[in-house]
Formats: sequence, C-alpha cells, structure tokens
Amino acid sequence: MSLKSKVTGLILAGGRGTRMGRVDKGLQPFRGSTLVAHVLARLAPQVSSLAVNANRNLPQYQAVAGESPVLPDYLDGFAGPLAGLQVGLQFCPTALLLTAPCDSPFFPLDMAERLHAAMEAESADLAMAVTMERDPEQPDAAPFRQPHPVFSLVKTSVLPQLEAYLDTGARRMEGFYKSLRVAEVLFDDSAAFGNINTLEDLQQHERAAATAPAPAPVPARAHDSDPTALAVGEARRLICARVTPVEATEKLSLLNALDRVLAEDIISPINVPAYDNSAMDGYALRGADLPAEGASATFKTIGIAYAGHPFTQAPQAGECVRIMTGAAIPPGCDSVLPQELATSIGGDQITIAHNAIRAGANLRRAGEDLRAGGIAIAQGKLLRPADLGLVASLGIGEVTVRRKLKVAFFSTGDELRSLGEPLEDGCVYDSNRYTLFGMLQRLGCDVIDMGVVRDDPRALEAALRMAAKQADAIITSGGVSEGAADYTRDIMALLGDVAFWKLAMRPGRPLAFGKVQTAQDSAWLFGLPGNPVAVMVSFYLFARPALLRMMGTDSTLPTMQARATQAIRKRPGRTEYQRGIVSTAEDGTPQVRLTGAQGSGILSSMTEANCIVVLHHDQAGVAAGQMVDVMLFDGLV
Ligand SMILES: Nc1nc2c(c(=O)[nH]1)N[C@H]1C(S)=C(S)[C@@H](COP(=O)(O)OP(=O)(O)OC[C@H]3O[C@@H](n4cnc5c(N)ncnc54)[C@H](O)[C@@H]3O)O[C@H]1N2
Ligand code: MOO
Ligand SMILES: [Mg+2]
Repeated sequence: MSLKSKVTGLILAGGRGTRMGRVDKGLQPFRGSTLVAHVLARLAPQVSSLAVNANRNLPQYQAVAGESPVLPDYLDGFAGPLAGLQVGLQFCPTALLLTAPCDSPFFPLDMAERLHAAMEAESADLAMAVTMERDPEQPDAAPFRQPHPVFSLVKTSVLPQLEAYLDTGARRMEGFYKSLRVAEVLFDDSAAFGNINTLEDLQQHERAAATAPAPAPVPARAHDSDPTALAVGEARRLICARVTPVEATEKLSLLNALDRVLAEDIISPINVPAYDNSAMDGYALRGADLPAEGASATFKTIGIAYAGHPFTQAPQAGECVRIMTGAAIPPGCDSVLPQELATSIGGDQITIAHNAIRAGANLRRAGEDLRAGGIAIAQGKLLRPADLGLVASLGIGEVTVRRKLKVAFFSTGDELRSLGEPLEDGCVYDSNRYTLFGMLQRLGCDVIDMGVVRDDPRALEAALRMAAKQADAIITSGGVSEGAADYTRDIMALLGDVAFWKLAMRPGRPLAFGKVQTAQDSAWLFGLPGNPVAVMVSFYLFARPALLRMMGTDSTLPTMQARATQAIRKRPGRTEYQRGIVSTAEDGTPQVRLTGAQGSGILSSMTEANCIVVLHHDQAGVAAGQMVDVMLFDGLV
C-alpha cells in the first residue's frame, strides 16, 4: 500500500487572520490564484484525499476545494488550529492526517514521506516538522530549534485524546502535543516553512513574482461528443496567442545564417541588377532600327560587351554591339537579338528579318529584381539557401538574426530505460526522447537533453526547475493523462500556470500547456502525451507552431489532396491524424493509402509513412476513391 493512499491532507484556513487586518488569509490573491490554492496544489500530490478547515467565506473555499469538503470548526469562536485538527480528524477517511496552514505555500513536496519515516522509526503518534533558525537580531548567537506544529503528520487514532484535551478548555497545540509521542523531523530548508503573515509579506512575494504569467487559458470551446474536449485549432490558437518571440539577437556572417530567423528587414542598398543588362548572348541594338514589316535590316558590329567589361560607346543608326549574357547594355541600346535568330552573320555584318524580335526584348532592367531602398527580405524570414543568395546579391555579408531558441526536453515514467541499460520486465526503452531530439534539431533549436525523469515528485520538480533555468521552452512526454502513478501533472501544476487539456483529436488527446515559473526563471511548458505516435503528432500540431513563433517566424505545414485508395473509418467530432503513404497513381494523380495499424503506440507505422492523412473535426468516414487532405512529412522542417 502506498503512503499516499494512507494519508489525507488538511489545510488549516480557519484562523481570524489577525495579523493581516482580519482578512481571510487563504483567499488572498497569490501568483495568479490564491494562497489556499497554492497550498492545495502542494499538498495534493502527497495525499489521497483532502479537506479544508475554514470558518468564513465557505463558498469561496469550496470553489477551490472542488469535490473535497470544507469543514468549519465544531468549537465556537475561532478556537485555533486544534479546533481545525479536531474536525479534520473527525472527517479523516485514512489512518493518517497531514496538516498544512493556508498561508505557507512553499513546504516540501516530500513532507509526508519524511514525517512518515520518522513516525515509523520512533513509533510516534505524531511527526512534526522542525527547522534550525537564527535570531536576525543576533546573527552570531547559536541557532535554535523551531518547531512547526501546524506541519504535522498525525495518526487519526489520537482523536479521542484530542477531544479529551479540548474538553478541559485548553486550546494550545504545544500543550496537546505534550500528551503524545511526537517525532521531530529536522528539515534543512527553513524558508520552505515560511508563512505569509502580513499584507506586506504578501505584497513582497507578489512583487517577487511580478513576472508571473496570466493564469492558463480555460478551454473555451466544447464540442458535441465530449463537452470538455477542446478542438485542435482552438488549442493551437490559445497556445500561439500566449508565446512571444525571443528578443535577443546576434549578428552572423551569411555563411552561418542558414536556417536562422532574420531579426531585421534587409533593405537593399542597391538596385539589383544594378544596370540594364543582356539576358542573351547576341547583339544589342536600338529598337527603332528594327526592320519594318516585310523588310530585313543589316547592322554593323562596332564592338563587344562582355559581362564585367562594358562597351561604353553608343551605336549610331544601323550599328550594333556584340553582347554576352549579363553584360551591361551599351548606351542608346534597348533590345538584344539572340545570335541564333540572326538571318546571317558574316564578318562585322549581321542581317535581321522582320519579326525576329520586338523592340525592348531580352533586356534585364536595372532594379527589376530589387529596388534600392526597398525591403529585400522582411524580418521573420527563416533564411533558406535562396535567401542567403539574395542577401549576397546585395553585397551584404552579415545579417542580424534572433538568438537560437533553447529547448529542454525529458521523458517521464518509471517504466522507461535509457539506451545501454538492461530492459527489465515491464520496461520499455525510451524512444520519445530520440524522436523529440530529431524534431527539435530539425527546427533549428539548441536542444538540452535532460534524460529520463522518474515519476517522483522531487525528481520532477528538480527537473522542471533546472529546465526553466536553462531553456525558453520545456518539452516533456508522458504523465499528462490521468494515470495513478503520474506525479507529472501535480508537479507541473505546482510550478506554474499549466492547463491540462483533453483535445478532440486522435492521437494526442491529452496535452499540458502553460508557464513554469520559479523565483528567477520561467519557461513555456509543453507536456506531450507519452504514446510514441501521439508525442509526434502533438509536437507537430502544437509545439512546432509555438516554437516557431518564439523563434520569431511562422510556417504552416504544407498540405495537399490525394485520393484514398481504401475506405477509412472515422467518426465526426474529433480530428484524426492517420499515417499514410502518398504516391503517384498510374494516371499521374496523387493517391494515398494507410500504413496499417494506427494505434498510438505503433511507431513502426510512423516510420513507414511519408505523410499524415488529416480527417477533419466534422468529417465522417471516407469511401475508397474520395479525396482526403494529407500533410507531407518532407515539409516538416
Ligand atoms: N482513462 C484514460 N486513460 C488514458 C487516456 C484517457 O483519456 N483516459 N488517454 C490515453 C491517451 S489518448 C494517451 S495518449 C495516453 C497518454 O498518457 P500519458 O501522457 O499519461 O503517458 P504515460 O501514461 O506516461 O505513457 C503512455 C504510454 O506511452 C509509453 N511511453 C511513455 N513515455 C515513453 C517514452 N519516452 N518512450 C517510449 N514509450 C513511452 C508508456 O510506456 C505508455 O505505454 O494515456 C491514455 N490513457
Ligand atoms: O491520443 Mo492518445 O494520443 O492516442 O494514444
Ligand atoms: Mg499516464
């Protein structure tokens, strides 16, 4: 039996809030929600059920507590924490009760575990947190032991003793504890037990968290078959509306700028081409000299213009200049006759028939590619080979690009083994990290591989904190659905404003998105589902557009239509993404077939595929021969 299943959590929120001007402490706004909501989020991963002890504003507490009960004191007159403990023990459906006050939102995530270990070791009735403190007025004096009686793990069986103690009229926690076997557990992080006593404390904490994001968006659109599922487009819109491009930029030489995002418009300093030039090898002449209908004309060649070696003399009537492709058009000329269109060429004479060319033909005009002073490439462009060429054509050798996006990623799950480790029974090799690595690398991110993180609250919290410190975005896989051993959701919720969505799509139904926030750092979190195909589909649909936006650019996935060679089953009310192989039919038109089993754990059918067949939200099954939308893998950068 796990410890969690034996413990009920009790939040003590029944006080008068005397030091906060009698406001209801637990309901004070704190980091985007309320103090009590933060305490609840910290307690929830450690317990199997919860209750809140409160004596005022019960509906507001109930809204936070959800399905857990809100219990007012049985005793009258704000009798203090023991009165809360009494109703908590009366309610407690498990053998142990873990208490925490509503104004201490920082206590350790392994508090239940550590208190329990001491309770067992010392056969105690109650285990209580203790820290070592120093008197700020006398920093040189020896540290003293500070008990925290409101942070306790207590056996439910002490209730009769507590009621007997309360019957005497006594109300002090310390007094009651004297009648019990108490184990004291020393925690080394005293700040973790700090509470928020005054409005100034609260304001100070709020200022420290001034960069905290707006609360995670609430799914706005329900649909017919599952009223809580969010449509794909809506989820993508909500995500992309929140992220913003990284601001830092760097100057790079052109050869280092491939696949980077341009941060400033490139203004053309020159006309491209810089001068009128010939598009053909042939003869430059004046269009006015071309022969009239039914006639022919003979021209005398007076010189040669090579690319890079202009001929600067203007021909007179009946004269022309031999010219090579790219050479500047000599003064006075406005047309070029390609040499193969001359009727005859002999010595320095050429003959041209009527209709061989029109006046103005085969000229590349100055500035026809780019005008001096115009925007050659707008900021936000992901620089491709053609862009490098265009920039070079302007004589520009350096560009300003946005800094690379840093993306940390890790896999979660106790069943995962990394390459090189033996595969024990019930375990699988971690494949998602490799898929994610590939997809992130293709996007041009700086990747930070954080390995496999066990389903352990401390490890998950440490990993998320570390990731938020180093990266702009964090991508995790696994633990976002509703499995029993998954702490991922709790810890994500604890460290930030993270929304957990159920999406009207398949695969990729569960998704977590929000901001992980620590005292100094923050990062956008994409909690992708664990199934190996789901992780890829979710990445392409949600993480990719958001990461591109953070990189300062955007790009939609290319889709095309192809004829389904088989019937495909599908029910309306969710978008389905099926793996397919697109090819060219005998009649030259595109066709698509599915790669077989479409289970979201079947990665082999993903490697066989070269496209995803998109069956839209309202679409029903597809008959063989019908056209369907497909997303080509080759376009997925
Ligand atoms: N009762 C419900 N159960 C499930 C639901 C649901 O709505 N109600 N959703 C299902 C769907 S759809 C998906 S997708 C999965 C997502 O679950 P999690 O994100 O919690 O992922 P895990 O439970 O951790 O893992 C699911 C599956 O994937 C394997 N996995 C996880 N990580 C990796 C990895 N790095 N490499 C390879 N394989 C991995 C894991 O072993 C599990 O088999 O939940 C469904 N359940
Ligand atoms: O949607 Mo889950 O993503 O299919 O297996
Ligand atoms: Mg799960």
